[in-house]
Amino acid sequence: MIELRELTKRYGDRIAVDDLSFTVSPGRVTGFLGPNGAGKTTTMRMALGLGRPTSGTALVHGRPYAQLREPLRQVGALLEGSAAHGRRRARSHLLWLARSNRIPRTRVREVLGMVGLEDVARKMPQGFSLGMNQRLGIAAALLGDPPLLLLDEPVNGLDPEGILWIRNLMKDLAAEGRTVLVSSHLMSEMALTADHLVVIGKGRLLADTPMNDFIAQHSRSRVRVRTPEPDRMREALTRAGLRVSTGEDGTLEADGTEVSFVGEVASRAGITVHELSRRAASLEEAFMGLTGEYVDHRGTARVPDQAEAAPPGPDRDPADVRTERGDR
Ligand SMILES: Nc1ncnc2c1ncn2[C@@H]1O[C@H](COP(=O)(O)OP(=O)(O)OP(=O)(O)O)[C@@H](O)[C@H]1O
Repeated sequence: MIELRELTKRYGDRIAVDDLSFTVSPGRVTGFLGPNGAGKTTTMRMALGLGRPTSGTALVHGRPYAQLREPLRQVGALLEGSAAHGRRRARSHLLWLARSNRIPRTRVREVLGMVGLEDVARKMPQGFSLGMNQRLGIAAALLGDPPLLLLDEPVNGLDPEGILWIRNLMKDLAAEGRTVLVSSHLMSEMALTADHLVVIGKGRLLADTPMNDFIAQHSRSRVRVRTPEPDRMREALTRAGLRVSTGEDGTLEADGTEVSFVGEVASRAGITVHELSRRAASLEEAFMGLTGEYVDHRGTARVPDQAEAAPPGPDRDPADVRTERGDR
């Protein structure tokens, strides 16, 4: 278990982590999300005793990381950019780690097999691809068979097979009753892997909730309509107060409503409907809806789903959304 209590980290006058409190529980995969610069890595580093909090505490298994005996047996960690280890061969690197934590040598062969690096065990990580380095980092994290895993962007650099492998690995580890905290920017992947989410923005806690609740709370349901009379349908839906957009295939999408309501509007207007279906909200939409205002660096290219997902706020008129999407 990880417990963060009122954790704060300042760099000069910049607050990287701001009064953050949450608990990561065993038996499930907890996704740790936030826009770039939100403070995820800083938080994970403090949990691992790699950075001193300005105030507050970070406890693993009830105590500060620095007080853990043979920490690799208690916590396995993969931090961004920390997987590669310069001049030692992959196997020697793991043997060295194992020795310092009284882990039997046989475990090194085991974890190299688990991550699929047996063939290159005697090679220098310098020549490894990004994905191989990630696998080596994951091997190191698994070395002590720890009950707690903390993985910062573990799918970074992995190919589709590798992504599937790490997804199943994390799920299996959680199913064994371990605590798994994982950060990722790949929302579709996170949606398939995490049971629970902790979301931060500008160092502050924004959500600490089961995955399904998060998507339901922070996104709006949409209804897709296929009709031979799209202009009349659009007009009827707009008159009913709905925001309507047109998909690339010419279907209409009504925002923030239910199938039954759209069906009634069509029926009252006497419009033929060929398809009426609910479009499930995605984690990505929910994430952008919640964290939009916490983004530090934003590009200027149009992001259609974000425009659709952002709820009309006080400074955001539905008309703006239509204009951005090019529908008038
Ligand atoms: N050593 C440091 N010195 C000064 N500022 C830092 C330092 N480390 C992090 N920061 C700042 O703290 C904030 C949080 O950074 P952090 O790397 O923890 O965010 P993150 O959520 O992991 O971001 P990303 O998703 O981009 O990896 C950022 O504004 C970053 O610039």
